[in-house]
Amino acid sequence: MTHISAPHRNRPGAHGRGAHDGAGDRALTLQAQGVTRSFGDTEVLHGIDLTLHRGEIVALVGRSGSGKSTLLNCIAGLDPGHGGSIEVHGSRAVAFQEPRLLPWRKVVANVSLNLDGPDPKSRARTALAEVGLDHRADAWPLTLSGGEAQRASLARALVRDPDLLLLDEPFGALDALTRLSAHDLLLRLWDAHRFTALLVTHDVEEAVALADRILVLENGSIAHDVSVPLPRPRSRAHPEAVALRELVLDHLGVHGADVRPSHSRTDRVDTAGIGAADFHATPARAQEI
Ligand SMILES: Nc1ncnc2c1ncn2[C@@H]1O[C@H](COP(=O)(O)OP(=O)(O)OP(=O)(O)O)[C@@H](O)[C@H]1O
Repeated sequence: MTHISAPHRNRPGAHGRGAHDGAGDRALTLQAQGVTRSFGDTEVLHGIDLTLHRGEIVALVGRSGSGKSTLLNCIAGLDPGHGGSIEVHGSRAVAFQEPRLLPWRKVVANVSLNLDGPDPKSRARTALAEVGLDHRADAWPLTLSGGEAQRASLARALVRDPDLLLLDEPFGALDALTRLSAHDLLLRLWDAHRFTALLVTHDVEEAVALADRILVLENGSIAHDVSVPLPRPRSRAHPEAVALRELVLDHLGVHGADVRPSHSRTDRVDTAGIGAADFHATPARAQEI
């Protein structure tokens, strides 16, 4: 595995929960060790080790069939058939590409479904307000637009105040403009709640725009761990963002890179030392895999 390191920013969490890994004072949200998963005779995950620190946003990319959803389901506790150990410090919630709202319940009832604690409906309304959907609380799910339904799904995850938010291509079905607004929304919510997020995505640009780290899954193993040490808000056109995108695309085996440092290539992108003049940019390359 290639690990590309960068200084970690220490984010105080919104909550006082969590274990510590002894490396500085960074609380852990997830420790997974030697995670395996087989379907029949086929091993899909080959002993994954993964540590997520509190408040990190980590993107998981990989070619179709590399095992991203399988790993996310194992971490979500939705697939008990895995080997190895998965320790989550705190609570977790999941949002999928399909919002999975029950059509026979109003939006607010979907968000408050199976919610423990006092006054679930009013907490659900607060969560809907956070995603800008309070005015649709009493609507039926089938009357929502795709973007609204996805925001309702985010509200349903958020209302549980998760320490770990697991997102399986949550923006994959949205049009480009709605997807950009959804990115902004996710970052606003993260800023307010400081949950840890693991985001499965096919969109490398999305990964660079949102994540602190990008993990590249290759045939059931984490082959690369790329730090994204760019301050937020991020410009997608910034040369450093472009360089990281290209690096990840290369790791994914998407050939024909047309944007790369003019100096010899290494696995490290030293974003502090790279300027626009170091790149020959042609913005013609597909960002999705
Ligand atoms: N329940 C299952 N039974 C049998 N095989 C499965 C099952 N779930 C997943 N697989 C197989 O495991 C492999 C990994 O699937 P997974 O859905 O995790 O990949 P992925 O990286 O998320 O793919 P995609 O990007 O296309 O969504 C695939 O070959 C898939 O066919």
